Amino acid sequence: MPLRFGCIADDFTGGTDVAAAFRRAGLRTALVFGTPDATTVPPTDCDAVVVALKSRSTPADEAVADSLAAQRWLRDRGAAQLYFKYCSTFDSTPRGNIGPVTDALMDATTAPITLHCPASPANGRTVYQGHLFVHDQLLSDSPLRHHPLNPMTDASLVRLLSAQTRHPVALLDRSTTDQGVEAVRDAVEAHRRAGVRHVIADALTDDDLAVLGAAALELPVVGGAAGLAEGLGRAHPATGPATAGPPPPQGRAAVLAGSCSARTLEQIARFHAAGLPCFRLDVLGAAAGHDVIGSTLHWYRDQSPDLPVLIHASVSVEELAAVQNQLGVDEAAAQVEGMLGTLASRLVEGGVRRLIVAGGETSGAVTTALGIRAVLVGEEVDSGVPWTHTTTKAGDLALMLKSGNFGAPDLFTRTLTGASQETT
Ligand SMILES: Nc1ncnc2c1ncn2[C@@H]1O[C@H](COP(=O)(O)OP(=O)(O)O)[C@@H](O)[C@H]1O
Ligand SMILES: O=C(O)[C@@H](O)C(=O)COP(=O)(O)O
Repeated sequence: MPLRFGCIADDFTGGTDVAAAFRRAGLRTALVFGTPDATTVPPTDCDAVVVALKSRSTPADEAVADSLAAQRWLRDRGAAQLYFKYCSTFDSTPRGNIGPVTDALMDATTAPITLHCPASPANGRTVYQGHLFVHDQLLSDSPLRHHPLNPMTDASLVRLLSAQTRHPVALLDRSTTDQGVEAVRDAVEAHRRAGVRHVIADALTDDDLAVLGAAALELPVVGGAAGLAEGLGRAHPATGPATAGPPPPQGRAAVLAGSCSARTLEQIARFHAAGLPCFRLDVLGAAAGHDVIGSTLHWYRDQSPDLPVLIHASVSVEELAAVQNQLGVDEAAAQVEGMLGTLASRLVEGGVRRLIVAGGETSGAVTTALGIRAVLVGEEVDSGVPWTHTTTKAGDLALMLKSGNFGAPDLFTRTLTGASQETT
């Protein structure tokens, strides 16, 4: 059966988020991690295949090369349309990577024009007059202005994208979307005739995204977050039941967190407040050559196997800045990601069978360290946060890759102790 959607996600948690969106739209969806090659087993009988890369914060030429390799692999599997999934908060620097990757995918598919919309209303991301909001704040006023790798200090998507492409960028505002699918198609066509290559669309609701998705179904390349992917998916008739996940495997449970996002810090605080065992990694100590892995594993062995544990590098904005000032951003990230990757391997070898990873870059590091290449996308626990299922050398593993800002504050405690959902 031909593949309807080939999707390239620029980080691993973005991959799980968009895979959950396609699944919600009723599409059978598989998720592959890392640049696929001839040895990557092509999933069969899927409507959508998501290739999750670690290309959000890499140099633009690397991001382009990896994305083109994924595009060729998806094309060879018959993908009728490409979706480039980037962050709902448009995480990128002026030097990269959303513009260059989209341009390269458009060149490769000879697409004359594309539509972008990073809105994800389920997670409070909306676009109005081309400005990105995070709940009730402009992106540039939100906690994303302190992001450790991609601090977002401008909310104008036209301005942000124009800095990343030499091609014209234009806005399709909500008054057009309000007029329906035909009006959006006509507006995109008018922009194409005027020489525009990138159209940024407003969207406040899932209904707006359904209109945009239906209007964009014939464009070779479309870009945005999980919301527009769901809109596209809903515009395409499903061919079979969405994949159900197997029951969770028995074994210990752990959370590994490298995200310093506000929501992850809240989730960690809830876990701690519930009296569950938490261990904070000493990043400066590790950089100074101390055996932080050894002391963490020593602590872990003293914990009750019946309780989930949480190990985190995550720190407040102020502490993060202090570590980054001392080590540099890249060295600090390398220390954190190296430690969490090694710990993931040791924990899974030691019997952990349910593992939550918090943070996009962190998820990339952990998944790579565990040698996981593909997963089945299962039940969605909170919006954009599904369980995925895979098998490692050590046995079956239920893996949840959580974007830094996703999930309810009680996600870790509720998911791993079976506590009922809090009403907020
Ligand atoms: N204590 C720390 N000191 C320095 N850098 C850190 C620390 N904790 C986490 N980081 C880095 O912050 C970044 C968080 O990014 P990521 O995992 O993508 O989270 P998010 O999904 O919240 O953006 C990672 O590169 C991680 O290595
Ligand atoms: O679109 C989104 O917001 C997420 O899918 C995502 O990509 C978030 O990135 P991280 O917070 O770095 O995980």
